[in-house]
Amino acid sequence: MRIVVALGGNALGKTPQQQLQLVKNTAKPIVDLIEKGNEVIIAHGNGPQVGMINLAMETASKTDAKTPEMPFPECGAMSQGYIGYHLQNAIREELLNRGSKKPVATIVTQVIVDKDDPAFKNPTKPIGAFYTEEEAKKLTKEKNYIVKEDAGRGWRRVVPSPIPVDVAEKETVKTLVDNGHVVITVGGGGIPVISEGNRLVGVPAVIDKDFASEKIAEILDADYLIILTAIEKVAINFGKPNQKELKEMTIAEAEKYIEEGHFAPGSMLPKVRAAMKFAASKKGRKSLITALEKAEEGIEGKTGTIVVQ
Ligand SMILES: Nc1ncnc2c1ncn2[C@@H]1O[C@H](COP(=O)(O)OP(=O)(O)O)[C@@H](O)[C@H]1O
Ligand SMILES: NC(=O)OP(=O)(O)O
Repeated sequence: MRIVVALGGNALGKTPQQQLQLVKNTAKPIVDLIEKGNEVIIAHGNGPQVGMINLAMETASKTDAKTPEMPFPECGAMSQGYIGYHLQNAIREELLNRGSKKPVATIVTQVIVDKDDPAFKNPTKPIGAFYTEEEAKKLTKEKNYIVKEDAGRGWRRVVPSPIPVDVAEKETVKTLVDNGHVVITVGGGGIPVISEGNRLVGVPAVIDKDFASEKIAEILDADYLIILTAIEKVAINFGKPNQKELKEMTIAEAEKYIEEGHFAPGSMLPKVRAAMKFAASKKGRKSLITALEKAEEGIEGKTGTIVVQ
């Protein structure tokens, strides 16, 4: 099977030290899937990391005359390199430990968006660290950041999150995957770019990695989209006494649950929407949402939430 795996924040942590440790655990279920004969393509988030890089560059440029301001898309590119570097090494090492010399590489990936996407006028994507309401409002005053409460977890800066239209490096990704390479792509949803004639121009935004993973899964004609996060199953009435975990959802059922407001906009909703879009895109395609360490069991139908037509 050809599987696109989208890794959530719990696969990466918040600091370089944490990330280096966590990617060791992240590599295991990915290599389990590869060992079973699957072609695995890996995508990942970058919200905390791109926020951290951007804030660091901005702070440094204001206090040190020799440090330039770093444009936001370049920060996105840096986050792809930083995360891809750790991930590709961890997967490579895990493969070698199991006797496989399969090549692994990260592709700096640009994702084309529509310059008129309404998201540019309505920032919704939380990035960087979590703050108290007071700290967040101070950031708005000092740095002009737009801040919002993030799914009951604290306050964060938000930036525009346009819908992915196409993947600029898709032919390269396809060639590598067709030839047995393990590819890390559309990291952080891809570097958002708009197409101007022959030129791709970076734009200040963060594409949702679940939507970008869905896009590359369609492009690569994958069989499965697996969204790995911190929970084993998607639930209705999440966090309430009558919480009910779901083993399977049809697209129609998912639509009804969305209307009833069961999935938080900053967290579970994009995952469910991406899962629905992939399942709807072609007969036989399935999406799975589950916990990182449950990926293999999920594929075997033993756990997780499957989204089907
Ligand atoms: N209906 C729901 N069912 C399960 N989890 C939910 C639901 N609504 C919100 N969540 C929360 O969404 C989280 C996943 O979103 P998030 O942490 O943003 O993802 P990521 O793993 O991509 O960083 C889960 O860990 C859970 O806390
Ligand atoms: N780009 C993106 O969706 O990042 P997170 O998953 O970290 O929010």
